[in-house]
Amino acid sequence: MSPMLATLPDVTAVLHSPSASPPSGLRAPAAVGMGMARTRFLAPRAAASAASAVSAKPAAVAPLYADRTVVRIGLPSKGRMSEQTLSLLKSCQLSVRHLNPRQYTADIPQVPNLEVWFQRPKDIVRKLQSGDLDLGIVGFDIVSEYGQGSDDLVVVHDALEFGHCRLSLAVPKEGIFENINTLEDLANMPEWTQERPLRVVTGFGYLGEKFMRENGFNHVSFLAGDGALESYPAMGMADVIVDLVSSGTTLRENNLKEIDGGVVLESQATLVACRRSLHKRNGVLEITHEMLERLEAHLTATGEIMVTANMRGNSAEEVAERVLSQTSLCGLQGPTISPVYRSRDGKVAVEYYAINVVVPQKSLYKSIQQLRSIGGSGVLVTKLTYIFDEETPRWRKLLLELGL
Ligand SMILES: Nc1ncnc2c1ncn2[C@@H]1O[C@H](COP(=O)(O)OP(=O)(O)OP(=O)(O)O)[C@@H](O)[C@H]1O
Ligand SMILES: O=P(O)(O)OC[C@H]1O[C@H](OP(=O)(O)OP(=O)(O)O)[C@H](O)[C@@H]1O
Ligand SMILES: [Mg+2]
Repeated sequence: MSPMLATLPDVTAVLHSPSASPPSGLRAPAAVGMGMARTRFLAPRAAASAASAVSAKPAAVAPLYADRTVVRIGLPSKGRMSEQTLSLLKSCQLSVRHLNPRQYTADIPQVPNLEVWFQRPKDIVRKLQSGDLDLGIVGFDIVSEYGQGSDDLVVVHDALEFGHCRLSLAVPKEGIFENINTLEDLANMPEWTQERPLRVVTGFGYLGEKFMRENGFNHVSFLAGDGALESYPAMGMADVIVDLVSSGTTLRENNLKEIDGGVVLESQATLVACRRSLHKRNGVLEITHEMLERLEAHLTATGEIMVTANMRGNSAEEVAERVLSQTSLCGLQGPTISPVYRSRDGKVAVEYYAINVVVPQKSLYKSIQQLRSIGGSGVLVTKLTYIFDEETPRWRKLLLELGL
């Protein structure tokens, strides 16, 4: 695809654009330097909205926003996020039943009133804003770029633990950039003038422009590109790039480097909702709660394991004292200790106690060493599938954000 030239000879001009208005509701802790512009809700769509147009079972007359009774979630139809999204949902016992890969709709049998729509990530964001989708799973980079800080979008879960990457500014390693190692160095280069601005190629026009503007770049022009951006500087089509980086391999292989202060945004997959749907559409809040609980329970459990061991002792309290003296054995709320009953000379006796303790996976070996050091034996380690807390903090935060 040929790139489109989005000329911005003088970045200060953008300061007056409507997209530079004050902060609003879209918040996620991972955002670095993200501005919050407000985009008003579009009026409810009439009959042939884009989503209805691709329906597997087209209605004679598509329903208005208020008439739709089924809840809709948008999932990425392509790209690396698509498979990982389905696999995360499957791990939460929310398997998506997708009968035909060319069909844009599917369902999740465990949640009867929920319709799945496969869409391009940027369209998920747009349709959440218009109210044609109620929920969506999409990278925070896409939410930020296409949502532009819209108050109509609510990030329900900001860390689904996949699709980790950062939107970052990168410059060539050599030539005039050899000694450029910080954003300040780049901004202070004498080369950039009104006539010869710094040329930035990016697929993230909104975030890219905003970042340059907020970091004091006066002479910048933007080129919109959506693939193989790392080749632009070597081809002489751009000076620097603003693109997604994960391992850094693509940058390295194309002789580019990141610079200090050049990270525009940290991103990973998020669960996003349409604010109006959360307030107004029957069932959306309940489905959001269920999805949030399942996601939290699964994601929390992923980092933890259950360790079980036997220990000789005179009483549960005495064993508990020994266990609690070890820093890695405190568990979620403390260890569970139960007597192990044995029959001895025709009598029931307790010599051993079983200890159950949940520990972070990363401190597994340390926990085993500590258990052994206080007399633990027969250690069993079990993977945990779900940890349901009393109530997830993210749910409380969501209710607060919605004023409920
Ligand atoms: N290298 C990466 N590593 C991890 N996550 C990434 C990487 N690149 C992109 N992502 C995340 O995955 C999302 C989808 O990116 P991906 O490149 O798979 O799809 P796409 O760009 O829509 O597809 P295509 O590149 O085929 O056009 C991005 O919006 C971002 O959140
Ligand atoms: O830091 P790395 O691990 O090397 O990943 C970064 C690359 O991944 C993405 O490209 P993608 O593979 O999606 O190809 P695309 O440019 O065609 O979208 C991104 O646009 C970078 O080019
Ligand atoms: Mg890509």
